[in-house]
Amino acid sequence: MKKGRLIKGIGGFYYVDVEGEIYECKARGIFRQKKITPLVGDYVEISITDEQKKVGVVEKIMERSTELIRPTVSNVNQAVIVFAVIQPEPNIMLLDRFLVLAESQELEIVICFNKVDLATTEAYMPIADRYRAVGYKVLLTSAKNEVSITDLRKVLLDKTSVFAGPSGVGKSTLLNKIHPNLQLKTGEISAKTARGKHTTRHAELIPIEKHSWVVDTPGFSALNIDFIEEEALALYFPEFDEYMEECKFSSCQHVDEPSCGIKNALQQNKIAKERYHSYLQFLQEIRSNRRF
Ligand SMILES: Nc1nc2c(ncn2[C@@H]2O[C@H](COP(=O)(O)OP(=O)(O)OP(=O)(O)O)[C@@H](O)[C@H]2O)c(=O)[nH]1
Ligand SMILES: [Zn+2]
Repeated sequence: MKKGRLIKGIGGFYYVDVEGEIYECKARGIFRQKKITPLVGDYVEISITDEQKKVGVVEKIMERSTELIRPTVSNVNQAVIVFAVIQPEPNIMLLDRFLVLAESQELEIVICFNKVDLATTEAYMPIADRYRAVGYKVLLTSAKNEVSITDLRKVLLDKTSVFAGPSGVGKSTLLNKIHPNLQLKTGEISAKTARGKHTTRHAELIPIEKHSWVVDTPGFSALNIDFIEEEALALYFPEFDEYMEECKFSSCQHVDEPSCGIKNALQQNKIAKERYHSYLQFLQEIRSNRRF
């Protein structure tokens, strides 16, 4: 038996990375009987049927720590959320939406503001600082001029990361810089559309280094947050944490309740008004989708 990581699945075959060697595996019939489907990202045990041909059988699937949907990948533990400082102009509420999604999946989070070659420091520092103040790790990169690519590579070490962010911000370009063998298609919007909207491509894990992988397709393409409970939303704004204890009511949702720690902190500029604004917007969305 060997331990490995399932990095790709095609037509009933599973490709398992065992310390850098890839084995083509079938899954034991028992999985099908039990209606268990091996997922890309699974840590597995395989038995080798032919060492020379690198062929084996998936015998055991280890318990999954997380399971992302769209793309369906297990055991992802980090989200790298990419926005451009300009072109396209960062949509702050959309960034907060990505953050809430990543927080709700209990992922570690890195924010990457890309295309710094196109703007002045004065233009993007305030936003970077705002998210650093929340406590997030923020990288300022230029995929084009190779700025802070080493830092990006460093945060990927010993993690399984999914890149997320809107179209055109440079996710593929960054991944190609990190791992030149990747050759992900960049900026070919017309070609992508030609492939058809409904073509589902299965995600793959790309080994970056030993014990470091990235998912080859961006995560969180569905930006719906209405599965989140109203009461849980504030927990996904990490900077709210210390002030929530000061709310008079334990059920406080920080909207118009009296003696609210969050609103006090907001008045004292300890919480950014843009972040609170996103919170209110998301809360409203969740409430309006609430089913009785
Ligand atoms: N100036 C500049 N252009 C960049 C940078 N990174 C990417 N680009 C360009 O921005 C465009 C979009 O880059 P992509 O890597 O395709 O963006 P993406 O986020 O993968 O986009 P989708 O695949 O649509 O999600 C391309 O024309 C890139 O060459 C950068 O750091 N600076
Ligand atoms: Zn409150």
